Amino acid sequence: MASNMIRPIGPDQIVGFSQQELRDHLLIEKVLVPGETRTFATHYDRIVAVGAVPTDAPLKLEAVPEIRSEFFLEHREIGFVNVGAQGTIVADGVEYDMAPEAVLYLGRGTRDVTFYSADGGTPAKYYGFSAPAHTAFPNTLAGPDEGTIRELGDQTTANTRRLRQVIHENGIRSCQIVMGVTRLQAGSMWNTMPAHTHERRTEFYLYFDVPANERVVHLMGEPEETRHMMVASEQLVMSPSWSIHSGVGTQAYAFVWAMAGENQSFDDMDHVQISEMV
Ligand SMILES: O=C(O)C(=O)C[C@H](O)C(=O)CO
Ligand SMILES: [Zn+2]
Repeated sequence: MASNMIRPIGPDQIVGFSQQELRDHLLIEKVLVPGETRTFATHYDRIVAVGAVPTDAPLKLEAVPEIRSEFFLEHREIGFVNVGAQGTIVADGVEYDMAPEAVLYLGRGTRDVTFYSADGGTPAKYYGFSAPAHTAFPNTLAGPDEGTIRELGDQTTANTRRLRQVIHENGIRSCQIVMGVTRLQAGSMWNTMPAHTHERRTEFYLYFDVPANERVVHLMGEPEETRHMMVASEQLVMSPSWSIHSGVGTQAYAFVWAMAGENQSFDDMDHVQISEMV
């Protein structure tokens, strides 16, 4: 039976890939579509990405055949970030105020999840990152200013940015999800440079607040065999564990980063010297 699972690829497979082939395998262009809930099940650490943009009617989080579950969170957990305008998420009858850049963690066993926008004309845009969970942690909301903040970078390297860790070992507790938001300061363009890999975890980047005619040149691949993709706002990059994941924008932007895999140690990274990259 044909599966809609997004299957993982290895570094040897992308050699000779055209730009379109790279995008077909490692970029999801339309995650957030007005009036729709979209679900993307992958074999990258069994991560499932979700996009929900409620307009004139609420939307629901539904199980998909690929996860063979009675309800979406029967066997898994999820983190949502609102990258749009004000909204509300109702989970098992509890209302969560989803201001822009609020983060909501929903644990294993949460049965009924409904998405709302305060104004259907300027909707909330919920990006969800889900991974298998073998125990239940409490549903927890973090407001847009909550989390562990790291001020990174420098003007001289054009990468001043605020990294906000929200779902992580010292924040909202989860089984394996690590999730947060990084926002570039005005005039800065580079994220995650010097680059790194982490074979222990898969990472997805959802870029957002990229002006319509601007792009992020997202660097991926093995450090000695780099490739790039031109990424627009609200597009999702799937970064396999063997790949660097860095980007330089044509204007400042933000992105949701999220990881799942062997551990939840944010700083468990294999750093790459810029001079080593090819
Ligand atoms: O700008 C950055 O640097 C990041 O946001 C890095 C990501 O959080 C990451 O790649 C963590 O592994
Ligand atoms: Zn990383």
